[in-house]
Amino acid sequence: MSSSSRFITFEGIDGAGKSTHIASVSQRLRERGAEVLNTREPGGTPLAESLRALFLHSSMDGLTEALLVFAGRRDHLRQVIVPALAAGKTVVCDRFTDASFAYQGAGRGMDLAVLATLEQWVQEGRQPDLTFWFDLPAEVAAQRRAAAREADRFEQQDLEFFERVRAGYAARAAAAPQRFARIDASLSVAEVAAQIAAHLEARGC
Ligand SMILES: Nc1ncnc2c1ncn2[C@@H]1O[C@H](COP(=O)(O)OP(=O)(O)O)[C@@H](O)[C@H]1O
Ligand SMILES: Cc1cn([C@H]2C[C@H](O)[C@@H](COP(=O)(O)OP(=O)(O)O)O2)c(=O)[nH]c1=O
Repeated sequence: MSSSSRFITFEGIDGAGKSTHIASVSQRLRERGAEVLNTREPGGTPLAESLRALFLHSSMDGLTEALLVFAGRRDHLRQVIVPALAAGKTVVCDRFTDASFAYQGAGRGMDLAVLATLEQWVQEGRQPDLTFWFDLPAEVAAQRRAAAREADRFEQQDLEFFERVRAGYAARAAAAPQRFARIDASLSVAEVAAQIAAHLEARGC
C-alpha cells in the first residue's frame, strides 16, 4: 500500500455507481495489507449523522447546507479521519469536500470563495490523497436512480441541476489533476472496476 494514498474519496453525481464499488476497493486494499476505515459524508460521527438527517430531509438554502455539511466535516475530521490516518489506517470516504463545491457551489450557485474559506478553516490544508470521480451524463445517472430507489431531497433535482454538479466536479478535477482519477462511469460495472484497479495499480495500491 502506497503511504501517499491513504485518504481516498469517492465522488460523483447521485446514481453514478460509487456505492457499487466502495466495498470491493476497500477489500482490495485490505488484501494488500492496509487497515481500512470506511466512512461517509455527510456523516461519519454521531453528531455529523444527526446533521446529515437534517441536511437530506429539511428544506434550506445553499449557505445553510454548506454550514451544516462543513460543521459535520469538522467533527468527522477531528473524531475519525485525522486519528485514523495518524494511526496508519487507510480512510475510504464516500464523498467529501468536492461534493460541497459541486452541489452547493455549482449546483446551488453558492459563492465559491465562501466555500474555499470554509474549506480552509475546517480542513486546515488537509485534502484527500486520491479522489475517484465517477463521471457520467446526468441523464444516465437519473435512469439508474429511477430503477434503483426512492429519491431524496437532492435526487429530486432536475437534469440541469445534475449537469451543473457534474461541471462543478469537472472544475475541481481540473484544479487538482494529481489528486483526481476520473472514471468513465457510463461504462459497465466490470469496465468501471477495471479503470479503478488501473488507477490503484499506477499508485502502488
Ligand atoms: N456501471 C454501471 N452500469 C449500470 N448500472 C450501474 C452501474 N454501476 C451502478 N449501477 C446501478 O446504478 C444504481 C446506482 O448505483 P450506486 O452505486 O447506488 O450509485 P451512487 O452510490 O453513486 O449513488 C444501482 O442500482 C446500481 O446497481
Ligand atoms: C458531502 C456532500 C453531499 N451532498 C449531497 C450529495 C447527495 O445528494 C447527498 C447524500 O450523499 P450520499 O449519501 O453520498 O448519497 P448517495 O449515496 O445516494 O449518492 O448529499 C452535498 O450536497 N454536499 C456535500 O458536501
